[in-house]
Amino acid sequence: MSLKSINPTTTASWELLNKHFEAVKDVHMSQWFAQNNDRANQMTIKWEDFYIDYSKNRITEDTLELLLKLADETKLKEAIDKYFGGDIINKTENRAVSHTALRCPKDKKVFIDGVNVIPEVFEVKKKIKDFSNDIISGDRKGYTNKPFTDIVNIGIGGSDLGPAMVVDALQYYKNQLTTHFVSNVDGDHVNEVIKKLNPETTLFVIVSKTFTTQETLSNSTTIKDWFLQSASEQDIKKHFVAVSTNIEKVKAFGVAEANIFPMWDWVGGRFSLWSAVGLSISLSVGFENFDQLLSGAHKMDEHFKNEKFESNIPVILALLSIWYANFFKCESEAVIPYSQYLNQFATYLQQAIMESNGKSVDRNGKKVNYQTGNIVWGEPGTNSQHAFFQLIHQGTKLIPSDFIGFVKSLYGNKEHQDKLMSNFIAQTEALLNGKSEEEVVLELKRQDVSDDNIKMLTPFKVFEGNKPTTTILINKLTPESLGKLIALYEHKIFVQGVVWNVFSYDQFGVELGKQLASTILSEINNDVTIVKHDASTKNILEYYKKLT
Ligand SMILES: O=P(O)(O)OC[C@H]1O[C@H](O)[C@H](O)[C@@H](O)[C@@H]1O
Repeated sequence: MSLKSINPTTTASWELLNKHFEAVKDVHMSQWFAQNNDRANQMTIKWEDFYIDYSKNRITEDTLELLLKLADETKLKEAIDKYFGGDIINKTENRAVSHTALRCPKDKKVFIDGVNVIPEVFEVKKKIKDFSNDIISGDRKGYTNKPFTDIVNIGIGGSDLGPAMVVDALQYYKNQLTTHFVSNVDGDHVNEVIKKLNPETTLFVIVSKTFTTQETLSNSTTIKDWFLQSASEQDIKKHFVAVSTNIEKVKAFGVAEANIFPMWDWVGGRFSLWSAVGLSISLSVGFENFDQLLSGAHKMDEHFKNEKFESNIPVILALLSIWYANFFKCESEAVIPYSQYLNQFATYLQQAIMESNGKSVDRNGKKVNYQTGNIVWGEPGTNSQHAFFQLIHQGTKLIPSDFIGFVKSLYGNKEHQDKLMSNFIAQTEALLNGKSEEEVVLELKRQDVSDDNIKMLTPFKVFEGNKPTTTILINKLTPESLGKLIALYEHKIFVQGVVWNVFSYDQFGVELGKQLASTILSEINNDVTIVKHDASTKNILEYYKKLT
């Protein structure tokens, strides 16, 4: 059974939200804090090692009530049951969406097409575990009998971003192996990586769900050719492994059958780091840590599945995002992790969020008459404070921001951590309260600035405040807490897709460019007259051909 199609704008709650929006849109949040001493407590969810304070958002209790009503009216509960129940909710590709099954304990059962998939999930997990252990311990060696020193993950999109983000985020937990990622079809990318490698001690992990992706196949071929300059064909089986659903294509490429890690079509590429797509994670931090990542995600799954909506973290964060996107008409959201380890988190989320909900046709195939999708962006604090925070504080755009921080630093350097976290806390305070004209004048007076200058400077130094933020404070960055955090955003995506009535798990929007690129490539490679393009494309193509 697929999901029901309900246009959210036809619900009673949507209409009420529209009216309510008119009443609250200009209210300064600081008023609500002044009126209700308990606001912060009422709008904080404490769950396991997570502390989520969403009180610094442009909402009242009434807003929340209406948003929760919207979730009910768009049948969110039923949709969650279908999601976890292995139903074909990815209707346009005729697939279940069951990446959550990958992080289930062994004794659970998840039926897809009438088959409990947990045993096969655990079979593959065992293969990942044994293989990781053999490589990390040095028991499995390269073609000159040396232990491996380097791992190269060759993949793009979901076969790159998730593993790359997690390996970077968990570098504190890393072993002696150096992990590289090659994704772009830009030959300079693969060559820069090759430069650092010794073929005798490098393991190549080709990751492609479909095994048809141009970038991944080109990079794999280039790497294989480079490898064969020093090794022989029979050495390939020692150095090349692959993760894919397309076993035949992998074999045709020359990877030995024993070196293939299967995955399933019910795992979407951008949600696949929990499968064998995460092999490079397991190789980098060891299987135990990889398993902890999965168990953290499973805890979030259980929370999402069972918690009532008013204290359900992914549900609340998703509804807030809808409030801003559809009523405040915010175009984008920022995710600001106060941890350098989460440097690649926003990049990872861009695919997860924008490829999922960047849709303009509803589940009935009709064009939507409301906004969907979020533009998501961000960089770690404090670096971002010195870069784009000006616009968040004083620009004309309203940018709801998630502030993600960790109470403890991994190296336990309290001096740095206190400085980092004082910024983390101060920024959301500044964004909430701003700085009034009176405060600015007083401050300038204290600095002995002349009255004329005070008059001139004041408008530029006023901060309106009233900028929404959500604080996600986690005890410590561990594989488990990272798993919870990623799963939180995955479920947030799901909720938004349900309410927006779109299919979140296909990605037809990436196809057209691929098709046209293949035509253009043949026009570049063959001496044909270029005719079938608009004038601009034709000119660029001819210019490129002339200069190459
Ligand atoms: O894993 P692959 O089949 O190689 O796909 C890699 C990526 O490419 C596609 O174009 C999709 O947009 C992504 O969702 C996918 O993750």
